Amino acid sequence: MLDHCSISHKGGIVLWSRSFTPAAAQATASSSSPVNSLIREALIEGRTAEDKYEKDGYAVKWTFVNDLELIFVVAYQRILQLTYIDELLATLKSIFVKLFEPFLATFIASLHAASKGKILSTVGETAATWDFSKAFENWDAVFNKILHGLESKATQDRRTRFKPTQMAVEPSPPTDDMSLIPSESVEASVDEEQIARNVQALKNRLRGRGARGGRRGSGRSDIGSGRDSLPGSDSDTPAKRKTKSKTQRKWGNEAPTESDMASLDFSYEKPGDAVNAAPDLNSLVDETSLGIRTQDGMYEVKDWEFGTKNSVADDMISKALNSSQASKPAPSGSLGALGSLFARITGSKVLTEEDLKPVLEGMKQHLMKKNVAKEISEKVCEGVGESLVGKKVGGFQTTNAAVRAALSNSITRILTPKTSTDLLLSIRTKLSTPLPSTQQRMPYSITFVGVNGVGKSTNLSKVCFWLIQNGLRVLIAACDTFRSGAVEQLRVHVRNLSMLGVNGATDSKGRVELYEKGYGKDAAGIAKEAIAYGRDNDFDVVLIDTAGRMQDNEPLMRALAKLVATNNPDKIIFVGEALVGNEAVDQLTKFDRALRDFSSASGGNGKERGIDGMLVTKWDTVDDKVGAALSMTYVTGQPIIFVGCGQTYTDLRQLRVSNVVQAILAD
Ligand SMILES: Nc1nc2c(ncn2[C@@H]2O[C@H](COP(=O)(O)OP(=O)(O)OP(=O)(O)O)[C@@H](O)[C@H]2O)c(=O)[nH]1
Repeated sequence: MLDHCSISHKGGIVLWSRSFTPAAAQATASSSSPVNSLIREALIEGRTAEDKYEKDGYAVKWTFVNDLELIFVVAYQRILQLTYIDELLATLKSIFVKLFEPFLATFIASLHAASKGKILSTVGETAATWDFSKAFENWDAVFNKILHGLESKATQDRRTRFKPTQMAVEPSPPTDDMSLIPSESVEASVDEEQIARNVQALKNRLRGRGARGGRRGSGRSDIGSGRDSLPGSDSDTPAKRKTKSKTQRKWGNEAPTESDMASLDFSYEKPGDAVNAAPDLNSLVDETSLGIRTQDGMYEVKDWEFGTKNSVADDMISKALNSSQASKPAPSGSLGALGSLFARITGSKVLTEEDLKPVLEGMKQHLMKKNVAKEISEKVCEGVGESLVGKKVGGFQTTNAAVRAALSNSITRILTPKTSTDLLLSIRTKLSTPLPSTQQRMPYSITFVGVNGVGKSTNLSKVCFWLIQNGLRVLIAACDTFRSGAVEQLRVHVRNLSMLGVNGATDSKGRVELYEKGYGKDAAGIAKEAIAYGRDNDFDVVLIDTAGRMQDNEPLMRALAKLVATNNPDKIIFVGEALVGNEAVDQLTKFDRALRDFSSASGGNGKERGIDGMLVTKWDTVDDKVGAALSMTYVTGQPIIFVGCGQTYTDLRQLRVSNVVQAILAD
């Protein structure tokens, strides 16, 4: 039995939904529901290459209608082997689109018109003015009929499977049985002739689909014809209707004016058309963090900017940053060599998989050249392809812009943080939360993990500098009890940091301290003692340095998970190099998996803990080959909190998504 079904706009607006069990209704309402997780993890992050998603005992499947920007989703218990799900999605898609196409087209056009001004709230307000329950009031009955038809067909199939002699002579009824469409319940508003045409077309399509295989395509092109097929609201008999000209239902309060129509016409490309431009998501990044010091005297981490020079006068860094490639922005409206690949598709047509194949292959190679892991390049390109198949394009310019915009959108979605990257806010919130008088305030703790030599200690020190500049007292816990010199390295950093002063003043004494217990001891125990010391001595933050380890070294991964389970740090930051290519996927997947598996088994509160965010180091050495950022965020779904771009304490930056997208797209 199905648990949930919904039809949404890709932007997240739910047009229609139905939950079949109280548990599913409750789960769907919560942000952790499988459907919500699907939309967040699969769609917003651009993981559209897969068509199934499993979470918390649920399986979720979906299908798109690209040109109407719709997504049909069904959720059911994973344990149930529901054989009719693909057919259900295909049938729902075909019939829903056919019945409501004019309404949907007007609705999508109004969203586009609202989003042209790039005012996101306007889009929300626009959506709120539409009464979906009224518009789709007949859909419930149609849906029931379709679902019940397929469920009974599946039951019958199951029965016939156990009757081998009958199977040969009694083929199960086709899913496009006429009875899928209700007669009486929608009679009042659905044109029977049109339904008959739809059903016939659907029959043809489903037969054809069986022969062709595959599930891609708009699912609309071969069904019936004409936009005037929207069911009218009168209940006339077919005979009466012949004498009466059919009037189109109007979905707005007023007739659209000429200028309304012009603004809704997306059939050709206009200068500055937002549809063709990469979305301006700059507003999602903290605009105030561009300078070193804010008005209230606080120190802020600057954003990394593509093609700009760092503060480090390092030969290698200067060379990298001054190279013509790094300072050359991507030519607007084109992608250079990548653009020439797009030029292979020309003419006005509906894009097919075959059209896109060579372009996507070129795109994959381009991403790999930018250091995106092979596996991720493939998945991103598959997702881009999925989003374009079935879209209409009107000529070279439009196709080029459509492919570029789709790739840009996909990368932007993946990179855009889904959780807050405002570490200071998170720390201050914890520190200012009132506690019962019997409870002592715990410091905010951050654990830095990663493979050997990636820059954990160096960048932990940069974070420490930033925290003390923001007026916080920081204790560094030397929990790398393995590599010789690791404790001494931190000792030097702490000495330097305590001499640097706070906001230009020299009263920094006591703002930073090292908690060390030498080598060979249990790192989890030292971290525990350090946090207790921090609590007793009024430290605001404890930064826990850990020994580098290879992701395949199970004993060391277990030891790290034990440290995490014992101390339950507020943040676990994975430190990884920007230089890493395909290795990024392996490192992150295994660190995250090992932490989750072993930490829940290692005691503590028994809760699974994975990586909360990333710090990407040696950013200054990769020029514009910043693809590791994309691989890392794709694998974990977690944000890049900082990038390290040099070897001094101020060489810490925040990631500005638009800059990274620009660098990845640049030729
Ligand atoms: N260019 C550049 N070098 C960096 C950056 N971050 C760290 N490094 C250098 O990378 C090297 C290794 O840094 P560490 O901090 O010792 O690395 P680690 O991960 O703590 O090493 P282990 O404890 O052995 O795992 C040092 O030479 C750092 O100066 C960065 O952002 N840019």
